[in-house]
Amino acid sequence: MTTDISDSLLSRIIDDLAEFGWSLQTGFAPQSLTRQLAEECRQRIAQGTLAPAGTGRGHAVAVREGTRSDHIQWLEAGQSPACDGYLQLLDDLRVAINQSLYMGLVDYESHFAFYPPGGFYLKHLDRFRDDDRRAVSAVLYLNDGWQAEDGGMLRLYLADGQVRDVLPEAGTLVVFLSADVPHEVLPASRDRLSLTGWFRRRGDGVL
Ligand SMILES: O=C(O)CCC(=O)C(=O)O
Ligand SMILES: [Fe+2]
Repeated sequence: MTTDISDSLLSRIIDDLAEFGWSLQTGFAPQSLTRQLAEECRQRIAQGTLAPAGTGRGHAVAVREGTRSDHIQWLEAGQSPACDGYLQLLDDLRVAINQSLYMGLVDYESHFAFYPPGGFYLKHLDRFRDDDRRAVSAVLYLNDGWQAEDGGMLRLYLADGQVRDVLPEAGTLVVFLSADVPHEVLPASRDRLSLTGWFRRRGDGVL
């Protein structure tokens, strides 16, 4: 399925990134797309294809239960129309960021994430010590009707000292500079589904 992002939405994200290092857009993705993505995520959970997430990369990946408790599955192009629609949207955003901010983003890697009730991810940065290719983090939430009392907020620790909480409501996209914004996922009282990903720069070959 194809969805277009308007030029004004792209400009808002790019201006926010340049000025504040992050951007929050409710209604970034249409309900028709987030519902299909949520359905697909639930099917994958039922099939048992989501696995406990590791932290670190390459040889350093380790499942550390004390750090995060989400289950993930990496996306590949060609798996479903909904996933391809999402990857296309994010690729349009990648191209627009490159055109305006000259960040040299070469690709986007992304996974489904499922946090069962009580799930969390302690405060962290998305850039690994041994791999600095991740430049911009992007999370699209898939949860209809999320209320503040459901918990599960993404808490961002911004460069100016402000702390901002983001509700993981379906269609909301949050984007931030991976190296600059520590963040954490607070425990929720209901299932929390999302697609989390990273725009990457070309690496120096070190993994
Ligand atoms: O789901 C979120 O709100 C953020 C997830 C996250 O920080 C991560 O996967 O690195
Ligand atoms: Fe993160």
